[in-house]
Amino acid sequence: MSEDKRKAALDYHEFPKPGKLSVEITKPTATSRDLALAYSPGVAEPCREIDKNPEDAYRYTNKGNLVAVISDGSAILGLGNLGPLASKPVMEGKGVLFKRFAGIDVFDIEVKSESPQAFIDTVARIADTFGGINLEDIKAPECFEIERELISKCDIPVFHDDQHGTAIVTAAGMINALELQDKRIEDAKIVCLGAGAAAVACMKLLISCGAQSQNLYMLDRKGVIHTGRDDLNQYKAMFAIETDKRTLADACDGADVFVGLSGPDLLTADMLKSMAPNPVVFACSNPDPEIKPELALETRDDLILATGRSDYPNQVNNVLGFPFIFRGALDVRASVINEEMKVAAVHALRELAKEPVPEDVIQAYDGERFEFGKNYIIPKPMDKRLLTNVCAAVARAAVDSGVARLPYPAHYPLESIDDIK
Ligand SMILES: NC(=O)C1=CN([C@@H]2O[C@H](COP(=O)(O)OP(=O)(O)OC[C@H]3O[C@@H](n4cnc5c(N)ncnc54)[C@H](OP(=O)(O)O)[C@@H]3O)[C@@H](O)[C@H]2O)C=CC1
Ligand SMILES: CC(=O)C(=O)O
Ligand SMILES: [Mg+2]
Repeated sequence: MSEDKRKAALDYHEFPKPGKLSVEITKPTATSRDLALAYSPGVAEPCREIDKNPEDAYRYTNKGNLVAVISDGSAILGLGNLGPLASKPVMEGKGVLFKRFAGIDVFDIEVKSESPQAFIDTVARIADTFGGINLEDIKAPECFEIERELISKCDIPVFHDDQHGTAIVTAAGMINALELQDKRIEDAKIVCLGAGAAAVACMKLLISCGAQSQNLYMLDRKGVIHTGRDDLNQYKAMFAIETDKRTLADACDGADVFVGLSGPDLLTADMLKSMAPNPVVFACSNPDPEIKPELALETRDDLILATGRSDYPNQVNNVLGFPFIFRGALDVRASVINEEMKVAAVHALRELAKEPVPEDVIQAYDGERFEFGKNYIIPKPMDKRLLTNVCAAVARAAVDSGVARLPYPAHYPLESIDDIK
């Protein structure tokens, strides 16, 4: 990042007040009568009601619109394990996105934990406060056990964003990109650099969308994950294939697709050159992708390129998923976010990219026109129709699959966050 941009980013976080989120009051507090309702003695009444009927917490508190964004800081973006405190700007940032795009309030919680079990116990003990839990930036393989245990312990949605949010957006973008490149997902030779939280979930979802596991080369720091390796955890082992390929260069030779969920500057121009005609390259590591977009685009002109960043075309980033998935789940009080809801979100996202782009989105992007094609495979985060379409699809899937505790909302589809009840 240039020195100017670095300073701008630090100033943005520091001024006029440190941080990016604050708490607001939603009820009158001007008079002593107001205080007698808000606090003692009035506050005792909802306490008694909730004691008799725990569901009343949704009626008398902010639980139903409050999501915890929780991290242990063990895989902060692509920066690695910087610990919980250094993850706070990202967690506050997720809170900003939840609020800005889906009207959801967030407490960001950074947990110092000596083991996955300590983290699980901490989160399970505070879960009742919230309507949902968004786990963020927790490294593999611990993230898999943490999410599984918390889903089983909590009766609210628990969703590891780096796994499922990323997978949903990647699958939507990939289906559209392959269609534009005139390739079938069933035939595509896919290279996935990274074998962690995001990579494992993305590849599982691509397989359930039609990708063939024998066409999929997953790599970690030691190279291709193949059946001859004896150092694989159970999550990597699911992707082990019989092959002579060992390095990223070997895997890229003739590949149709590269998905990067690893770290910066790992895909070289020579590797990109060796890929099949009309390749799809999702270099999704944040903040620095697996290949610099400028280098990728000057290396070949027949590719579709996406990154996780806001400052290049085709932003394949979980921001297109988690705000709207949680909105839909909260509005029908879903107990979990299940596969049906995830698949519904994939199709809502992918279909929206094919619709004409409204003027307000064009204005938000400095007047740039977008049309379904190589530089517009997936909607823009500023598109209000994400709230309309993705929330509706997720809520409908929750109701139809039997995990909703409320009916499909009468006030849906949402046109804007002002419509949220
Ligand atoms: N665009 C988006 O929406 C998202 C992007 N991401 C990005 O994906 C990346 C991974 O995140 P996440 O899955 O949460 O983290 P994890 O820590 O769970 O996984 C990281 C994986 O990347 C691999 N890796 C790291 N460096 C290299 C390298 N030099 N060569 C090969 N493999 C490498 C690791 O290999 P090993 O197993 O050997 O340690 C590991 O498998 C980050 O850069 C993150 O920003 C994540 C979520 C969303
Ligand atoms: C986008 C995101 O969640 C990540 O890079 O970790
Ligand atoms: Mg993340």
